[in-house]
Amino acid sequence: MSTPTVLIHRDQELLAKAAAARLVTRIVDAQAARGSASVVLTGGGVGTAVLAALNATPARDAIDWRKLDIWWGDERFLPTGDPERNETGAREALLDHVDLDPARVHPMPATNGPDGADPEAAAARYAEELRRAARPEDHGPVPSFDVLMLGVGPDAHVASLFPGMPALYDERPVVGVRGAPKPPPTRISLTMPSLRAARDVWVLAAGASKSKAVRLGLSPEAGPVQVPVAGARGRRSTLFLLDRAAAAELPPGIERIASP
Ligand SMILES: O=C1O[C@H](COP(=O)(O)O)[C@@H](O)[C@H](O)[C@H]1O
Repeated sequence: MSTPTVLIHRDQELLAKAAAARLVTRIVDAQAARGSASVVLTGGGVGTAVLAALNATPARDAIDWRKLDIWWGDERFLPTGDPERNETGAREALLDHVDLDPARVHPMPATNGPDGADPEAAAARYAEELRRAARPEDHGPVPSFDVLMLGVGPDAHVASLFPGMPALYDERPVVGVRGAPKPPPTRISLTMPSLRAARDVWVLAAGASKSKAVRLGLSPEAGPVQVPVAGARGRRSTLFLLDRAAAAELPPGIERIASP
């Protein structure tokens, strides 16, 4: 697993623009190398701001949107179109504005889907969709995503993996989550092994409320059950993309690259 690199930008707006530019490059490079690319989206403030920044940049036209697979790291288990769903935010910010192949957009099931309000069945359905997309060279039940983006909560959760919850011990690729401490209580989430299948993991955090979670997530002694963000590592690289406020309490000895 990779050692995190920390990049610090002045504020959330600049962080979102820089992450969007980085995403264009990463997707274009993957498409040049393999013909297609795959990205895992996150919900939350910064994750959605990155998608909006990507939509606003002329560089978005460098991406072959028809050759891009879009997955989600987690979802709030609500009806399609609910404003609280991560999918809804992503569609409004970006997906509705680019020429994607609908067959390559893979939202997690909603409560009005084929499994109704059963999050375990919906999670199993998503796991099967991932399994079908995985190729032999991925050596596992999910694809080796090119970029997997994660927001982080003040409690250090990533995706819908909350500290101490059973999902953090689960080795299935996708799980239903009940009783989440952040609303809504019922969610679907990739598990830690699936997050760690990604080539590149990007942890996105802005604001002072995230500084403690960021510090813990970069502390070598933190474990992923109590500090889920500490387990979020990519096979090839891990980036912590932060604004100054979120980077205010970095542990000693962490190297950082700061933009003006
Ligand atoms: O509920 C969720 O929260 C986290 C973090 O969101 P933020 O607004 O505090 O940045 C997000 O990463 C996750 O996808 C989402 O379901």
